[in-house]
Order: sequence, then C-alpha cells, then structure tokens
Amino acid sequence: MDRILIRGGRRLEGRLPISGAKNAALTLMPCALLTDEPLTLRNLPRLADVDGFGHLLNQLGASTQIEGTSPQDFGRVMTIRAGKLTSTEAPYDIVRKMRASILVLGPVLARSGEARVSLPGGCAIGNRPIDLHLKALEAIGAELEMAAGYVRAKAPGGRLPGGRYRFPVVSVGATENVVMAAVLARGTSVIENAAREPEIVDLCRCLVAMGASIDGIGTETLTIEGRDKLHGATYAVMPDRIEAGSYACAAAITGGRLELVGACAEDMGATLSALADAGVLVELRKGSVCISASEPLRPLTLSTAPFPGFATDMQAQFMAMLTMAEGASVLTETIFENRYMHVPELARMGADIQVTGRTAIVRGGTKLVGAPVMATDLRASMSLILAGLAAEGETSVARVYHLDRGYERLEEKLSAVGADIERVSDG
Ligand SMILES: CC(=O)N[C@H]1[C@@H](OP(=O)(O)OP(=O)(O)OC[C@H]2O[C@@H](n3ccc(=O)[nH]c3=O)[C@H](O)[C@@H]2O)O[C@H](CO)[C@@H](O)[C@@H]1O
Ligand SMILES: C=C(OP(=O)(O)O)C(=O)O
Repeated sequence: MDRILIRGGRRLEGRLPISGAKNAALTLMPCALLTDEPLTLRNLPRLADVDGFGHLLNQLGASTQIEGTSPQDFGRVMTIRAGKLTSTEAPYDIVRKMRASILVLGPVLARSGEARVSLPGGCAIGNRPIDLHLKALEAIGAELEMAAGYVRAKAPGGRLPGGRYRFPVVSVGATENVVMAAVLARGTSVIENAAREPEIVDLCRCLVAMGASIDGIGTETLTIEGRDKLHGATYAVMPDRIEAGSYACAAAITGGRLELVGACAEDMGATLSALADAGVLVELRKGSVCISASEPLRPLTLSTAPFPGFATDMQAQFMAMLTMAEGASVLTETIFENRYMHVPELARMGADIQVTGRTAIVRGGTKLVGAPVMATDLRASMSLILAGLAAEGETSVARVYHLDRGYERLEEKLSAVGADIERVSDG
C-alpha cells in the first residue's frame, strides 16, 4: 500500500496548476447518457473517481475514449459515446466504492424509461441517505420500488412527465439527479430550493450546450422544459475550487506564497474571505489567485453551509491551518454528522482540538510534530498532508487512495513548489 511521506517545515512558493473539479466531472460524465451523440469533456482531472465513473459508464454500454494528452499534462480529454445503453443497472460493487454512482439514476431513467441502481449506504463522513434524490424523481413522475438493496425506477409510458419539487433541505447530488432526469421529460419541471453550488451551474451549462432548456441557472429555482432529444457537445470541466482552497491553506500554513493558476475566485468567495479574515493576503489576478502569508494567522469562527456559504469540503483543511493561528478558532460542521475523523489524527501530531457535538474548538499555536497518521476520507487526508507540511520532522500519511480520489498528482504539484514530499510503496 502507498503512503505519502512529508518532511515538514518548508515554505512553499511558486505557481501551482489547478485541475478540473472532481465534483463537476462526476456530474458531467453521466450527462453523456442523455444522448446518442458523443459528449467530449475537456480538463477532466486524472483521478480514481473519474476512472471509476468511466468504468460504470462502460458497464451501461457507453464507450469512453481518452484523446491525445501526454502523461505530463494535467487533465485529459475524454469522449463518451452512449449510442445505445446496453444495461440500465448500476451494480452494488461499483456504487459502494463510489457514492457519486447514484448520479446515473436520473439520466438512465430519462433516456431508457427505467433504471435499477444499488443504494449507496453510508460512508465515513456520515449517513448520507438518498431519500431526496428519490422524492425529487418521484415528483417529476418516476415510479419507484425498493428491493434487495436496489432502487428500481420507471417512467410511466417510457417518459417522465415532469413536475414540481421543493427540496426541504439543499442537496447537491439530488439537485443534479433531478435536473438530469428533467431535461428529457415530456413537460416542464420546476425545482425549488435547488443547490446553487458552482458544480450545479457547470452541469446546467453543459446540459444547455447539449440542447437542454434550463432557466434560473445559479439560482435556487430551476425551470426545465423537457426536450425530445439532446445532442452531443464539447465542454470544459470547471476548475476545482476545493483543490484550489486546499492549496491556498498549504500556502498559509507554511507561511508561503502560491499562485493558484486556473483557480476561479468567483467560485471560492467564502474560502477566500475566510483566508483574508485569518490575515492571509489574497490577490485576484486574471486567470489565477495568489495567496501569501506574511503575518501570524488569526483565529476564525466558521460554520459550514451550502453555497455560497463556507463549504464542508474545506472544513478539515481549515482546521489544520487554524492549528497555527494565534488563539482559539470555533468550527461548526452543519452538513455531515461525522466529519471530524481527522481530529484524533491531528491531535497525534500535537494539535489541541476539542469536539463537542457539531462544534470543534481549535486552540492554535501548539507545535505540530510529524507522526504516522491515516484518515478515513478524502478531505480529512488532505488536512493531514497540510499538517505534515507545517510539522517538524517526518509525517507519513497512510491510505493514499483517499487522496487519489480527489487530488490530481498531489505530491508532484507540492514538490514543484518546494515541499519535501514523496509517495512510497510498502509493496
Ligand atoms: C460528488 C459530490 O459532488 N460530492 C459533494 C456533494 O455530496 P452530496 O451530493 O452527497 O451532498 P448533499 O448536498 O446531497 O448532502 C447535503 C446534506 O443532505 C443530506 N441528504 C442528501 C441527500 C438526500 O437524499 N438526503 C439527505 O438527507 C446529506 O446527508 C447531507 O447531510 O455535496 C456535498 C455538500 O456540498 C459535498 O461535501 C460533496 O463533496
Ligand atoms: C465528500 C466528498 O466527495 P464524495 O461526495 O464523492 O464522497 C468530497 O469531495 O469532499
């Protein structure tokens, strides 16, 4: 099994390229199932989750072809052709490894009139039910049946009629699923209290490029007029705002200066203003965001929230960064009930963090010391990388497969800006 070894204490400086967004890629790829023409996605990150999703598309009968990008390039171009779906089933074996597989439910149902998808179950960060995906699909006309750990969905007469649904709480994935189903419905659908995350905007723009009719993109009410058919398109995946935010924390925690090339400041509002509140200098440039830390970090009070609030996917990285602040920070996790799995590992490196319910108090200013650590999810693993960059001595982060889900060539990007970091294989 691979580990990442970091010898900490080096100031990071330089230009660091930002990859295409994992969470956008995972909702753009299933869009290909909505048409018999090719969908070409550019700037697709090289990540385990993208490969996994490609495998799922193959199982459904779509072909995935990677076009001439050299191994040195970040990102890839992939053309997905779903001329005919040969299966309407997403099996347990794939869904259990990658929750985002649930995102084929809406498009397969819309295209084929039926779909059978394994229920994903919980994961390390929480319970993560899919009831809202199902309620939203039902509201636009799907008939659902649950049996043997699977959901079977049918469209009466082979095509969803469309309908109106108001989400009781904001859900990114459920918004994506219902939007992808509604674009091929017979009638109009109105989705209220829709998620407004930039990845939803990216999804809607790609669907519009494929011929869909969607009004209210980027707002909480989406009005979708179903089309008989969508066509192929070429679309570039948006930059990863969570990857960019993570590397911004890397600059801050090492007292360094990084130019995040390709980062989109507009998508990163809450992260950038939290960094500025912590005393980090944020400069917006054309095509990049420059992050420099020149003064001691100030403590913060932050609560996670749906976009445009502070992203839950940035909580663990900020927690690592705030162990360096002068004073006590208060972080509250409101989205997932079990997203503090990094706390005991950070504590093993010397951090002083106390969790009570959904709130964590981080008393900054303690010295971090390298240690062997491991995490149970992607962003928790990144928080340990950040702590390792700032710690004295050597940190070894196990379970690298979590990081490979969401950070394209992490060790390469970090060593290019001065980190002493390598991947080692224990065989
Ligand atoms: C692949 C992807 O894009 N993943 C992101 C997506 O996850 P995901 O789409 O799973 O997250 P949701 O926005 O759906 O979850 C938000 C909250 O709603 C709850 N919920 C969700 C659906 C449902 O049917 N019932 C229900 O109760 C969840 O348990 C959670 O408490 O958005 C999250 C919140 O920004 C991010 O952390 C994830 O990185
Ligand atoms: C929670 C995340 O992803 P997923 O929904 O794919 O588990 C994440 O990207 O931080």
